[in-house]
Amino acid sequence: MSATAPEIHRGLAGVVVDTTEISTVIQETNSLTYRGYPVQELAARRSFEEVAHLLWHGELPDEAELRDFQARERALRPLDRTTAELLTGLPRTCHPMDVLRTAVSFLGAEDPTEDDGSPAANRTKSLTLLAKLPTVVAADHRRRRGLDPISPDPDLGYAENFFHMCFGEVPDPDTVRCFEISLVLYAEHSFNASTFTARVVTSTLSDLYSAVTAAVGALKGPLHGGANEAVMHMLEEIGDPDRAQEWLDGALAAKRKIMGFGHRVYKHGDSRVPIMQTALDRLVARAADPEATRLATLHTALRHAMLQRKGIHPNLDYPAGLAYHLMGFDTSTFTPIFVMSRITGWTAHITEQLAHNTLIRPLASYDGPHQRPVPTALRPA
Ligand SMILES: CC(=O)SCCNC(=O)CCNC(=O)[C@H](O)C(C)(C)COP(=O)(O)OP(=O)(O)OC[C@H]1O[C@@H](n2cnc3c(N)ncnc32)[C@H](O)[C@@H]1OP(=O)(O)O
Ligand SMILES: O=C([O-])CC(=O)C(=O)O
Repeated sequence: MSATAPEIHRGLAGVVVDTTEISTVIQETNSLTYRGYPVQELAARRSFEEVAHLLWHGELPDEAELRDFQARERALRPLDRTTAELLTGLPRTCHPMDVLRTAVSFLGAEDPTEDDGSPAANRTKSLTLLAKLPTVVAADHRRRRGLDPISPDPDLGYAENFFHMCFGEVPDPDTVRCFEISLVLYAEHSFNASTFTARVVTSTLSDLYSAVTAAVGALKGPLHGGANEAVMHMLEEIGDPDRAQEWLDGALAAKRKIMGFGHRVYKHGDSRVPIMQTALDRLVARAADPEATRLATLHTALRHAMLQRKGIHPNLDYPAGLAYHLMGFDTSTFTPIFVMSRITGWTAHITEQLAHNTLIRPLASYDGPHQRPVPTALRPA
């Protein structure tokens, strides 16, 4: 009697593995909510710090809670000497995501409460990472340009302080707002690959730093967060807006994946793209220079060509990549910026996983060789 072949869900596509109270994509309206609030409204009206509080605590902060949250986050921003020295010792040839992954792992190794998985201890660790990761990213951004790090400024908000630490100055409020919008949009997206990675590690009752280290590794890949960096490389490769259609035809014929397009969940367009695209359009208008105009024209031409050729829409990485370029960040810093935001979603999911934990351990259908005896001697060469 032959057993029925199990149904395989490669890539876990379409598989519902658990419940979550943190966020959801509503397919019918192509929208995204964090704790029930539409992300469009959050991006328009709330700061990134307020959204972090919402994701972690389930509610937007009141005035006193926000003051307390900001004070604690700002106090935790500086790196200690050992961490700073460790980071300067890493090769400049390594990717900034490797620096970030190493930093998270090192911060865990330094924390005497690393193995305390209680909700209170994990709340402190989450805030510590939220506060310190921008300091790591900014110091590394400057190191690659041969510049000394700039200390965090406790008088500045999360987004402003990051510009200050990267460039020694804060740009106009509109640019800061565009950056903050990107942080709000990147903060959380349910069971995406990096968040699921964090949940898998957490499900073994490992510590929060280990889960986040693994999540950074998952986000680095170009099919996930690494796509915002890959978008910029692709635009540089194409160069001339008039080449967009011809380049796309060649890339599709070569079976290349077009970076910043397509999505596992959204099939009719990423709900976050219109908001980020509007923010990008504002940056382009503000820059008012031929280089920004060329890039924006190319960006639009490729989007139209892709829709026409394949019916595939851009995802958030498509407008975010170009926006970060126009803000002056080095291309290899784009995915680390994604981490500075997604740390909120990852840690919210780690907390949720621990609250109702079950070891995550799926099955596989074996199709290797049939059972066979181990030879008693080496085969002759
Ligand atoms: C924040 C984020 O992480 S968003 C995702 C960022 N990643 C990218 O932008 C990388 C480029 N995009 C992709 O590789 C894919 O769209 C993914 C990985 C995001 C989603 O992949 P899946 O859900 O597995 O979609 P899948 O690969 O099944 O795509 C369906 C079809 O569309 C095609 N397709 C999807 N995205 C693309 C793309 N970007 N370029 C070319 N073809 C694409 C696939 O080749 C496939 O065609 P086929 O049916 O002829 O084989
Ligand atoms: O949900 C996904 O698969 C990828 C994504 O858009 C995200 O993580 O923001």
